[in-house]
Amino acid sequence: MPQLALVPDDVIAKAIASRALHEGGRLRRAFFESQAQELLETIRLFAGVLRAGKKVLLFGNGGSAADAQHIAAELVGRFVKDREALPAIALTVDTSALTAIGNDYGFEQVFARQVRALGQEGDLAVAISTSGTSPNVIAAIHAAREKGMRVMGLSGRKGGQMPALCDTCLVVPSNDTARIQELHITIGHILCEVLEASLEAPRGEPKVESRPKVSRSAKEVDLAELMELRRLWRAEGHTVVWTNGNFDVFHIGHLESLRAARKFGTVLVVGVNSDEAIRVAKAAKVHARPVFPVAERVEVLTALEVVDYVLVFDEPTPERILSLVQPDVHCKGADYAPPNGAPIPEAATVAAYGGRVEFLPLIPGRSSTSTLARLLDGS
Ligand SMILES: O=C(CO)[C@@H](O)[C@H](O)[C@H](O)[C@H](O)COP(=O)(O)O
Ligand SMILES: [Zn+2]
Repeated sequence: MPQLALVPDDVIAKAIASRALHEGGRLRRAFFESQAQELLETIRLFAGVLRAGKKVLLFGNGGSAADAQHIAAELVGRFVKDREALPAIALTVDTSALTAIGNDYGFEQVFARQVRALGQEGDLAVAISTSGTSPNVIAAIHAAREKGMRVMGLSGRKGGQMPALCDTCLVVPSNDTARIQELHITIGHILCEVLEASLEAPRGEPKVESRPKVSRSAKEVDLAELMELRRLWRAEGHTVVWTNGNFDVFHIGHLESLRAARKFGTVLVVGVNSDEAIRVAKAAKVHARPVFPVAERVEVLTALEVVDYVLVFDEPTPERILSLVQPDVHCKGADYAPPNGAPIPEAATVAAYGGRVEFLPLIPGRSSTSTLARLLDGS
């Protein structure tokens, strides 16, 4: 190949790679933000069927056929952990059945016929189609319904016919088949991981609870959800970092302190004081606080890549939450460091469960109080 051609090829390659990776990241965030509730419902359905001893039949075309096989393999074999083998069959692998059914009944019947042969009441059909309109996938969903099976859909674009036909249907909001597929297999991996975690759990039900979070960010959790996540993080060997504050009138000092906190571990949980807690704590201050209500402060925090989870809390100090959640590292702003190296009030709580306290550097002149003062005196 002539040397000159390398330059434009490289430019094009970089542009394609950059678009694919950035769009993939954006889509993942958009999906998680918009469909966290549906994802939890899907997880519950998937884990519930397998924990009830029923089986899973998976099907789709092209890349989705590969996804069906991939997910089935994780279940029959294992995803990460050693556990019992789970019953899952990809309906895309038997070339004799596929060619015979296709030849004798038409391609539209390749999955439906197998569903009628193998599916039983209470089993789960996992239908995968990026368009949501492939006739053989739709026919198999109808066949699954006739057999009394549950149906879970993985789709894209606007979902096609699938949302109306499935018990739960996750729709990746994109028109790009490749990006949709990339998210589908991520969802498959999430299902397998949660399932393995729930199989280990002593309780009889899958561990992810469903609660309405319609307008909440998927990163915002309540205390029960946070403790559930903590259990998973512990099993996975994560180092959990906690920091808390008002995060009112957000500024670069806040961002830098969150970045510094995140470096102490692999998961950053940010505690945010409720409006009422701030009102009580700041009652003696000159400026009415908080300036921004908690919903807006949470929205700013959850939009930051560096923040993994946000918990709003009412209590004047985070001690009870620290003792329950037991983060490995509790971070405080350096302005809270007592003189002469004396311990901070929460130090004993953190030490009691084996955690440690770290102080976060401050940026001189960057605080909400000084910012408000400058605004008011016009300096
Ligand atoms: O993998 C890809 C494209 O990335 C293709 O093989 C793609 O899966 C095929 O065109 C499928 O036939 C598309 O079907 P569907 O996702 O709309 O049901
Ligand atoms: Zn593909």
